[in-house]
Amino acid sequence: MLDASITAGAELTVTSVSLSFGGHRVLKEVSMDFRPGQVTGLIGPNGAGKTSLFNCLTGLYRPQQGTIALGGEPLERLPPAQRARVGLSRSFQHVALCPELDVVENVMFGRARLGRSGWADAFLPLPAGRAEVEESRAAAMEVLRRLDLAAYAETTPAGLPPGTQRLVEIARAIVSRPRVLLLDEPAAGLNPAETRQLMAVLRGLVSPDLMIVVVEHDMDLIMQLCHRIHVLNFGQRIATGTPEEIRADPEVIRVYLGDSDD
Ligand SMILES: Nc1ncnc2c1ncn2[C@@H]1O[C@H](COP(=O)(O)OP(=O)(O)OP(=O)(O)O)[C@@H](O)[C@H]1O
Repeated sequence: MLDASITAGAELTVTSVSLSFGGHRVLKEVSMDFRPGQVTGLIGPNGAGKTSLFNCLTGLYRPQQGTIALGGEPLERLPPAQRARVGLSRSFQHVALCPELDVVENVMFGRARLGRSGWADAFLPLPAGRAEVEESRAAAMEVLRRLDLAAYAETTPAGLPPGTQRLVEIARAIVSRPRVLLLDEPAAGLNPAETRQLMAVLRGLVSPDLMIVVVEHDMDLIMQLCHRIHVLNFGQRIATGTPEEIRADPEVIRVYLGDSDD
């Protein structure tokens, strides 16, 4: 009881979540937690339900059963935009930058959830809107400098290497100072040097106020980066542990890790 009260208020908790499409059960009574100050990996074979769980966290999917709570507050009733407002931020499996906007504008877009006056005001000659845009630009530039991307601020993303585009997406995801950063296959399509750079950036983001959750098939990245790992298989959580514990888990080796050594 005492332990629970110490950590209550900080974690993202998933309790007995089930999700079905038609008769197809995609998540089966999944329970797990994500802790501030940690990078948590979510791994498992293709189709295990990792992205579906992300979608339940962000509100894109509504589970038929179970609860999801951030800092003890249930999220079920909040639509995706409001979940962003309470501090959930995500990047997608495929690069999702706007090609018409330059890099700094793409990152500014990540501040939309904090906006008071809305994007339309930015195009109107209203002082409040202009001040907010300037504030957003300054915040975006600060994040770009932090990730060593300031040199690309005025360029459009299309010409940038995949690794740099991915870092811009991460800049956009963190500019709103989220409490939870959900990354869906951040290393997909990156070469080994870009993956190393990504790992260094993610390590640099670890802080007591932030939970980072990574879905990824690159086991080197997962094992080197994560403090804890949850493993899904056929919609069920089959293991939770440190990288060492997960590497040694016979069930995880059988259903997932064994394949990657072939
Ligand atoms: N909107 C949907 N409608 C119907 N079925 C869906 C939907 N979204 C996901 N599924 C199904 O849910 C199952 C889990 O898919 P999901 O994408 O969550 O797995 P995953 O673990 O992220 O896989 P991968 O590693 O290949 O990305 C799959 O069988 C998929 O077809």
